[in-house]
Amino acid sequence: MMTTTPAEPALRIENFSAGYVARVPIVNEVSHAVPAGQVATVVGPNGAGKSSLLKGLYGLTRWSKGSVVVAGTEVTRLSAWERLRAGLSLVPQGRCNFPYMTVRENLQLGVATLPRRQRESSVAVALAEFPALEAHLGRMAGNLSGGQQQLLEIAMAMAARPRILLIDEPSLGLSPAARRLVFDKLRQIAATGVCVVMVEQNVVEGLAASDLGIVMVEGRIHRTGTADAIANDPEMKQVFLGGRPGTEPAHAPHSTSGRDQT
Ligand SMILES: Nc1ncnc2c1ncn2[C@@H]1O[C@H](COP(=O)(O)OP(=O)(O)OP(=O)(O)O)[C@@H](O)[C@H]1O
Repeated sequence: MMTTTPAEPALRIENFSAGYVARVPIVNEVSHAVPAGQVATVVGPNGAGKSSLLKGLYGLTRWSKGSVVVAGTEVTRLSAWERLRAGLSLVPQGRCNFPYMTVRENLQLGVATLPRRQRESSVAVALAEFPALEAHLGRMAGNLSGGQQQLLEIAMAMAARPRILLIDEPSLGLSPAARRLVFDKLRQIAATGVCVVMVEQNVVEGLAASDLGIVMVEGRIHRTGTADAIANDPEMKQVFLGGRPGTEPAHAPHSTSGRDQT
């Protein structure tokens, strides 16, 4: 275990490689740091390994090399459960609530890792931070709109009081208004000192809501910088259009993915 120093970022990834089967890393030698209170967005073409990176940070892939350090504590060899307790929380891609349970029951599941005596108060704190959910406490989660479900999933992850929120494609399938709500919420969460690392296909809006941009291509970090610099880099068009820098574009860009819904 490493010790925390004042300069230690919330998340430090060093030379990290991981995949799904032995000797086939999907994420290759990734190194990066994200400070507390910042939003970093991972962008890149389909299949670049963005989701695999998030899963790898959370311990859901097969580790092959390097380390993941959360506020000075190395978590590389910990299970996902132990990483949750160390301060990492993941909102996976797609709907990941329990649709036939009420909003309250979903939130109660979000605090299941906390000591019993803290659970009810943590649900209350989550509701205070997500007032839009309060009116729907008794509704089945599956009956909420797409935007409300995404907020619920973020609330469930935040109820565990993480230092780092990992979130995969939060805007997927949402209407422009719902996307704005979700991105605003992620910014508010970062303003409380949480480090937010998201993967986004909606490059323009994702980067606009971020401090840092991380471009992944073929499992490796291709470029990092301020979100503004990445958003305005003319080379990025080629990365997204063609999948590999230095090659001709292959398909049309898409700033959003999936159907819009509310
Ligand atoms: N569970 C899995 N088992 C084996 N291979 C996987 C698994 N999940 C993803 N992969 C492979 O890992 C590679 C990277 O996929 P990943 O989903 O991480 O990319 P991505 O950048 O998030 O893409 P997208 O934007 O399309 O979601 C792909 O070749 C994919 O087929």
